[in-house]
Amino acid sequence: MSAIEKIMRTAPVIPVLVIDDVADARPIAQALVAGGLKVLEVTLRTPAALDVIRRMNLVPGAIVGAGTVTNKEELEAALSAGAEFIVSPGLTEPLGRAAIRAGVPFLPGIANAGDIMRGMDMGLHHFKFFPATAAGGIPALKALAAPFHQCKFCPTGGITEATAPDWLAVDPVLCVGGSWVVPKGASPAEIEVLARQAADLPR
Ligand SMILES: O=C(O)C(=O)C[C@H](O)[C@H](O)COP(=O)(O)O
Repeated sequence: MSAIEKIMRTAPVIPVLVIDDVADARPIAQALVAGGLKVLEVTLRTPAALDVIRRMNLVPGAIVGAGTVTNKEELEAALSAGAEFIVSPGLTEPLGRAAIRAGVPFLPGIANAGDIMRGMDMGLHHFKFFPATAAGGIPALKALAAPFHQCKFCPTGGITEATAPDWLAVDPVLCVGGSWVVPKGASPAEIEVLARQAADLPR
């Protein structure tokens, strides 16, 4: 099993984190890991993100990656901060080649057949389907996955606790990504409850 597939199979949900204050990093990571979600995607959407990755890496059991990585420079910054995997909303040749060269588990976004074919040309078979709901939802993913039976997916974008089970029931879906597990302003205790519910979703 490839390293990225192992990460995707760790739990049914990868929490997508947008964290403004580095002081929140450790309590949020501890709550998620305690609830059963070890794989954490820290989006590079806030100035604090690289420090958040460093801080979360100190939490035992956490497998911390970077999301919203859109180019080589961000890839290098994320790796220097200790990111163990890289998620991107899309796929470009320069980013794909750099991630493969770095040997880091890589989950690039795809939304159509051309994206998947470009990824397969690079030897990639694991993709984030983004933006999952807006790009056509489950019917679109099923139609896309059919000719690419060797590919596995992590749909992300617009997925909720209520819709996650339907996505997880789709054969090539190994996990889903979502921000619902960490609502803005939620306490660690609330996050732990949401994480446990997400970790218990059937696949
Ligand atoms: O930041 C990125 O790199 C993204 O690709 C976007 C995120 O994956 C989605 O914003 C999460 O989707 P929601 O669960 O609908 O909030």
